[in-house]
Amino acid sequence: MRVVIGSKNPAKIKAIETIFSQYKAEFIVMDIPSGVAEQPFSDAETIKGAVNRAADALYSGEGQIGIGLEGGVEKTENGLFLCNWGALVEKDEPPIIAGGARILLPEEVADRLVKGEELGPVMDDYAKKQNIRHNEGAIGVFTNGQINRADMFTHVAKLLLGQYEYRHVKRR
Ligand SMILES: O=P(O)(O)OP(=O)(O)OP(=O)(O)OC[C@H]1O[C@@H](n2cnc3c(O)ncnc32)[C@H](O)[C@@H]1O
Ligand SMILES: [Mg+2]
Repeated sequence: MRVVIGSKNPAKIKAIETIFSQYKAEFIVMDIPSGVAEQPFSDAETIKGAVNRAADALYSGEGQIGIGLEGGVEKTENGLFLCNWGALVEKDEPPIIAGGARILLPEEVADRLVKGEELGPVMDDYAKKQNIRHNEGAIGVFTNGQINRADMFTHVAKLLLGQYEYRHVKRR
């Protein structure tokens, strides 16, 4: 099984490799653009980014499976939630989609995003650290490390693989 991952972010790669290594999988890692804003601002836009990346990864990497993982935020009446979405695309099938855990962002961080900044650099500045998006992620910072970005994407990867299995088992 040739699995093409549409990102070079280590937190994303780790999650996919951990879960998909249950199969004899060959992993190809490619930096694929999401085709949406650098900072997606709704679930719909974030899903679109994940699906775009998965479809482009499948095509560009000539795999059996293309995977896209995308982070964004969703405005609600309770404030701005961190959201993450994953997509798995295979040839001639509709995309499989799964969402990750979500938490509310502190107002101080949310305000900066609303003003047009990106979460990655805002988090580094806020937490006085470097490259949080490649490591624990915002979710790791705000959950005191209980769930880091790779953990969160590992759950998304399981949701994707499980639905893929269900699709193929069901048709036997
Ligand atoms: O290389 P890619 O795959 O693009 O990885 P990325 O870290 O940029 O991640 P996304 O494009 O999926 O995320 C969209 C934006 O939100 C930021 N972001 C998302 N989740 C984050 C997190 O948990 N911690 C820090 N920044 C995050 C990210 O830096 C981007 O500005
Ligand atoms: Mg990005």
